[in-house]
Amino acid sequence: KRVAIVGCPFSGGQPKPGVDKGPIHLVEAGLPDQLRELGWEVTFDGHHQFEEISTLDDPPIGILKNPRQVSKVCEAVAKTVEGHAKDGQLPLTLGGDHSLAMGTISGTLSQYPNACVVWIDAHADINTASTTESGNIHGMPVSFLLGLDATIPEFAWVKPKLTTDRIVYIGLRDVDAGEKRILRENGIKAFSMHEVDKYGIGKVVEMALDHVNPKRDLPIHLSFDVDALDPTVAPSTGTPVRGGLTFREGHYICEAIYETGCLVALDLMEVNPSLADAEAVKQTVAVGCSLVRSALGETLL
Ligand SMILES: N[C@](CCCC[B-](O)(O)O)(CCN1CCC(O)CC1)C(=O)O
Ligand SMILES: [Mn+2]
Ligand SMILES: [Mn+2]
Ligand SMILES: [Mn+2]
Repeated sequence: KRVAIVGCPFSGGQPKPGVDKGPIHLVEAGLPDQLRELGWEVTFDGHHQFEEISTLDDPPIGILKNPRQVSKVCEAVAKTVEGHAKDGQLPLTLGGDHSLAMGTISGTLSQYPNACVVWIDAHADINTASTTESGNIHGMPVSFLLGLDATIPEFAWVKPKLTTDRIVYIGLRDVDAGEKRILRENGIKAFSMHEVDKYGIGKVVEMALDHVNPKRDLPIHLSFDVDALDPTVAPSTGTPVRGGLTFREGHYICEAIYETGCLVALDLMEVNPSLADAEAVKQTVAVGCSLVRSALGETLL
């Protein structure tokens, strides 16, 4: 079992400084050794350096902020993730904001064209250039992956290799009006916190997998935004929304996905160690490390 840690100190998809420091905090909390203890052979060739990209002149396109930076960073991440996957390693991407998933999932789909995506988030991250209200591209990666928005030439490299029947959401509770319409019109399956309350997390995960991976024979890319968790569980993140997943619900999802034996790629996104007091930051980082361990085979018994 080989895992390649891809540290992505990137914050261009959203306005709050600090989320680029997420990877270093997760690594310095000991994540690589924690995974070695689980029996993984871990490669971590340092955090991605994006300097040369962050210097380019990058005026907004419409209201989209840092579009060229986000695009170039994601393109680089896609190549890195694809390379690790080709090499038989499970890419573990540590964010950094969730716009990076445009890169990670593109990379996974290059190697596993039949992969499905399980997206854990308070948000749908599916705004297009015409529906986004913020212009923050971390609220848009899914629309680019599905090819819903071909109006931005800078993102033409994102081949729409993901289809609407191959993504499922768990944890939604802050979906913009435009996104609700997109989800409905495209028949995209989403289990909001309402369904989690109604059916319980066990049934929700089963239904989610039955939808995107009925025979449990497709590779799974798990993209986990820590803001899917309740802010009392993961406080130090850029867009917290109350009424989220409990510590256990978050871990159950990771444990159940690991149990399928289908996991081929994992993202742990949106840990921003500069948005809370030291204790709350430590808690958020520790929860992030714990979720990763659960997704990579740590069990309670
Ligand atoms: N949908 C949001 C949040 C995206 C969060 C991205 B993440 O990766 O963290 O999941 C929210 C926009 N919303 C507009 C109305 C305002 O009142 C509140 C924010 C957006 O900015 O598009
Ligand atoms: Mn997100
Ligand atoms: Mn989110
Ligand atoms: Mn977030």
